[in-house]
Amino acid sequence: MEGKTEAVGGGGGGGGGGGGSGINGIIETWLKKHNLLYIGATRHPFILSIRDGTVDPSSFKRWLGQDYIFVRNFVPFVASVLQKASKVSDDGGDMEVILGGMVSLSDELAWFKKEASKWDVVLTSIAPQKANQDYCRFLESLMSSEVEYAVAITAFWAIEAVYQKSFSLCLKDGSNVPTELIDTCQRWGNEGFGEYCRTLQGIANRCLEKAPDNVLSKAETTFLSVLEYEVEFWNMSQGRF
Ligand SMILES: Cc1ncc(CO)c(N)n1
Repeated sequence: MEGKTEAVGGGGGGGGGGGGSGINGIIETWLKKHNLLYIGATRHPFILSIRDGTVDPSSFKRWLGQDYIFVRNFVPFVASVLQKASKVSDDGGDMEVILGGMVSLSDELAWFKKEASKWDVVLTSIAPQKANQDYCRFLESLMSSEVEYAVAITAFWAIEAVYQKSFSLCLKDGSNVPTELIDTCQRWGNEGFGEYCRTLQGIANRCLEKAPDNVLSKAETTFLSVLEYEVEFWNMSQGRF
């Protein structure tokens, strides 16, 4: 086991809650090391088109319907992370944070239903597309009891962080988001969600610091997989396969 990993230069954002190691955690070193892929997932052309107001409405509707299906599959994954947290003896309030995340997901599912009716998207008649199926299968593989808590919480953080980073970009000065999409951007781009993601990052960092090397490399691979699945998900939303 190694001690703290020293990042070169300032990391991207603080560790937040969970007693993480601040800006020089393991996750910050990964964000630097894999910056191109991270940028690919968080500044995807689909997101840029929302930010610039050039998004194709049929792409947005496709994203909406597919993401509803994704979130329905995401809930049992988060439940499995909660279960893993409950077995860690020294969890510093992790369960409460994850449970809070599940509460927001319940609200999110209700939001999808409301938003879908606004866009005349019929959620019950949507089949998951391949990129979505692949991503959901990946989530299912992470639900196995064989998967360590450090790996699962890293995936959980990464999945939430990609949306936070992506949609908060749309709320920055100079963006030109269409009025009817501002609510979507605020759902994941708001400061409260940003704080929640920093807390998850702190929890993940704390777990990774204690993890043996083999678990650390599994978590890094899992983080990269999340970024790749997110890119594919945006591609699918744009109708590019
Ligand atoms: C594909 C995808 N990734 C991340 C999130 C964040 O919850 C989401 N709703 N959908």
